[in-house]
Amino acid sequence: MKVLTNNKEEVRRFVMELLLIGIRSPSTHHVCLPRCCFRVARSSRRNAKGIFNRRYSSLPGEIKSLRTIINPDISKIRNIGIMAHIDAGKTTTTERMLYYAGYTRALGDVDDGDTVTDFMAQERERGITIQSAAVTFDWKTHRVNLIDTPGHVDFTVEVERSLRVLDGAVAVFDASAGVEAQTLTVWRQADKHHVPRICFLNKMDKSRASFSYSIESIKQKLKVKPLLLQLPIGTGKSFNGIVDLVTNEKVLWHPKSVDDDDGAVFSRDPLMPTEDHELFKEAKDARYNLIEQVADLDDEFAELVLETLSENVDAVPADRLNAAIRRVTLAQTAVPVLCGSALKNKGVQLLMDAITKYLPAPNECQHDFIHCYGDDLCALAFKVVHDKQRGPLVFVRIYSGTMKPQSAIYNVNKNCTERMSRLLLPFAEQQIEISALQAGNIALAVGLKQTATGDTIVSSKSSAAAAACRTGKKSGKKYKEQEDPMLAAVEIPEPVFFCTIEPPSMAKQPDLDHALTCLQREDPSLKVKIDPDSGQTILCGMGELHIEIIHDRIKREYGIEAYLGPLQVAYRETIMQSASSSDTLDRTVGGKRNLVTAELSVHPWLGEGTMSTPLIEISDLLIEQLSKETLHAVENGIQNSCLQGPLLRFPVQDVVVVLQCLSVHPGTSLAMICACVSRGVQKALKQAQSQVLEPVMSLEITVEEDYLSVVLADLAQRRGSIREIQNRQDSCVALASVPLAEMMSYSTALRTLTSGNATFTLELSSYEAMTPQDQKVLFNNVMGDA
Ligand SMILES: Nc1nc2c(ncn2[C@@H]2O[C@H](COP(=O)(O)OP(=O)(O)OP(=O)(O)O)[C@@H](O)[C@H]2O)c(=O)[nH]1
Repeated sequence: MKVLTNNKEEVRRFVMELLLIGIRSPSTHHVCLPRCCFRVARSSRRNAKGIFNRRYSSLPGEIKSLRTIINPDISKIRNIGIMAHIDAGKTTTTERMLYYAGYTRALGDVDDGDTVTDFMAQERERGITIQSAAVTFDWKTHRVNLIDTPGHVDFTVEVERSLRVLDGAVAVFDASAGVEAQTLTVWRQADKHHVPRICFLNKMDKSRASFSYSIESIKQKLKVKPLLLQLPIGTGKSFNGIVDLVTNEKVLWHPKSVDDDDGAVFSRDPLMPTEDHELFKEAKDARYNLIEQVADLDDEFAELVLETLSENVDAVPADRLNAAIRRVTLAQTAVPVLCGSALKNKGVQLLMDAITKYLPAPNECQHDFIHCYGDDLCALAFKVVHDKQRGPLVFVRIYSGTMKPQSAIYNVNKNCTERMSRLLLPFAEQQIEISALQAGNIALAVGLKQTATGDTIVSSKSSAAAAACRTGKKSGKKYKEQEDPMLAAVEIPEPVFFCTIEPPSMAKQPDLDHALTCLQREDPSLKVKIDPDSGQTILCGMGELHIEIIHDRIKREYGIEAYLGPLQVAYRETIMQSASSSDTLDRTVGGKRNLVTAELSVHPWLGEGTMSTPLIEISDLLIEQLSKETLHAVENGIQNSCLQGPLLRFPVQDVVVVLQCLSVHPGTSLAMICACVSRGVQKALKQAQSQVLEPVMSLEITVEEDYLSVVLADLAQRRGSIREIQNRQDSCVALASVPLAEMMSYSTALRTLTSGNATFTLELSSYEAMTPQDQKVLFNNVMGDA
């Protein structure tokens, strides 16, 4: 982008035009407040204030966002995510960051439904994050690309795919609760992607907030070494500042007036022993501990302390300590911990400083395959959203090279070339058009019709081939065996719920199919299948809320009043013993004889973990005798036969299929081979003592002590087993395992039982064998419905 004027008015007009190109027209559909999800109070706290009345400083009157369109030096970029348990305060913290960075002129409030990042109508109404939103802002010479991720367990795939493209993350905690269930899940996801983290203990203003309790729970539950960089000043309502242990300064927030306390004004003064002796002593000890801890983890810093400063540890310069904390954070041997209150506007500026100081720049992270592309373009599509006017918008993380609009790109996964019309910089629901963007950035590509979440985008097919060659050379493989030069995509967990979905009339079926295709491209955790017997469309999702939101989106965004059948649990089947079978298919079609005989056996999988698709074993001798196409048809036949088990037609898991013999008459079609093998496997499965497996959930309920016994009694009725009961500040936390089938509409039940004094999270733990009695009940139910 070129800005060829110094005239401020012209620049303003120009920015206005750019923003107008990018502004997505908000949905104008009006709907009743939907059923509540797991939280009770939030939506009722919503006030009548309009949700589209936010003021963006990038609109006329400000030129701040112009800075965001200039390509910064890669060392100044921070691609970070903000992640936590539901309700910890991620969106509120993000709002404050945008405000202090000068990108919004009013402080958005989740409870008023007017935050920048929660821009979907459902997010604003329910006060929860559903989609991760990317925002870009500059902070003290750094460019921050920040992704606000959802906390609700039904949307963990959103977190997963965001983490895939991030270089660092901020984990936000509710300081009155410490580490909660979903924090553990997202923490493990971040571990998997080796993402360096900073912890932010939010909600320090709450009366139950406890700095020490939260630190202890980070140590115990996350099994990491917290580096305390700050101490809170005051507790609960009187929390008004922080001791910065790195600089040894007292940071205090001063309200401008009683009505205007945006937290923008704060003082920083050296901590003096004369002012507050207790605090001074506490901070001195804490700083000493910090220095000792960092020295233990970083040799360079240890040398400095031992050789030059051992006599006077207090004199350790802040910049040297900061540099060592950065190294430790990047090495992931410890995690810096900061605190504050996003809602009360305290501590967020220091968190922003910490993001730029301690989290890595893109060029400090190791990403697979990047070296093979050199200076050529290599990017990963990590999210797709459908815009009515502009079609699919693809969020990409650029790993190498430069991305330009009006250019062709090659999609390695789809093996196709596509044309990108425009390139945008995302700012929540707004975007700014840009002429080029370099490695390290996150951008939004317009015009890509084939690209889906998880696809690798490069400049051309020849560039991908050259990268494949380099990958092959590096790993010493022969050309034919080279790995695809693709970035690892996101792992999608299997859905646990399903239901039928029907259009209001047959004429609307194509529209519904289109809506489902678009939604699936956006959300890979949504699966759509056709029931082979009834021909009905089946929607499979990660939870009740997930399916409810999809249903709602079909109505609002695509204008289709689709009907959902009752929500059903996605059971599985497995086998308890081995069995063999032989099948012959002899059919003449169009004068051509198709004759095939398959001999095979099925066995229970006894290895570790779950095998959701069958493990196929074929002897080397047989592989040599069969053509590649025949082997492919065999594989398809085996996979197809395991899609519906012999008991209740649920998918079969943990099965090994051994093909012993396959004789094929010349001229037999591949479809006949596939059908014969499939029939053979089904025959064998029928004899192998099948068993239904049901999803068992890990349940965490936080409840006031007075209601604990009633909650536990109810869980017993639901076939639940209590694993542990913990005390957390003034409440209890019950950890239990409960079959998913017993948890339908649990939020309503729990609300009634506890008068709204409990919250819970639910996560898939495992698939477990049902008892014969439970299996019989299920059998009767399913057969009764059929
Ligand atoms: N007392 C207090 N409340 C806060 C603070 N930060 C956020 N909240 C409140 O906590 C609730 C949840 O805040 P959000 O910012 O939506 O939390 P979130 O983590 O983004 O929530 P999800 O995205 O839905 O998981 C809202 O009612 C906020 O007003 C804080 O510092 N102190």
